[in-house]
Amino acid sequence: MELFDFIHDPHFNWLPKDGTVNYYGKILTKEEADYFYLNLLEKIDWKNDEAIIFGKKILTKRKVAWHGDKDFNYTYSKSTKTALPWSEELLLLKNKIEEKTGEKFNSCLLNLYHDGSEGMAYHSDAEKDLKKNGTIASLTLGAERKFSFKHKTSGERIDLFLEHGSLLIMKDETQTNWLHRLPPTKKIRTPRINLTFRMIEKTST
Ligand SMILES: O=C(O)CCC(=O)C(=O)O
Ligand SMILES: [Fe+2]
Repeated sequence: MELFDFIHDPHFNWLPKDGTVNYYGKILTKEEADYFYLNLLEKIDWKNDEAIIFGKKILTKRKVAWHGDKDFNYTYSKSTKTALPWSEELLLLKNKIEEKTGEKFNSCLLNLYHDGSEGMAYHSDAEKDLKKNGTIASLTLGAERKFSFKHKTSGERIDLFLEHGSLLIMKDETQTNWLHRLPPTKKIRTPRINLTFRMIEKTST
């Protein structure tokens, strides 16, 4: 094994404790990643995200979409969304990721960050509709951005860079014990699309 091979070793756990984060590196060729990036940029019905902060409804600059097996209602940032059906491209990506990871997913939250000024603040994905300690698979398309984890009690930080066409997995106790964020950066002037494949357990419908 070369010195830095662990960076793309999907068995290497990036977290020192209390959870598991595996980085698979690029799971798509440059051509495939470019194709999916352009397809999703154009075809997804991107909408500004609604969040309720201090009781006020706000719209984020970042855009989102939510797709899934059936018209799930999913409450996220205190606002409820209904999943749209899978597109052909989303299903291809879901199948590829399920094959790679041996996990099953029934929904996907998509985020579009137009440039480095847009990011996502520290949070964990542990809403009540999500399977407890279920695996979340995160696919990056477009600009390479830093992604950070922070331990909820010790404050330890882990940073990694998510490449175009790459896959990151968060599993086990990660959402219980760690926060994650996508920090804004002045260095990036091009869009990034992120897909997080998830397992929803309860539906409010
Ligand atoms: O854009 C990312 O890499 C992460 C997005 C995220 O954390 C989320 O959608 O919950
Ligand atoms: Fe998240």
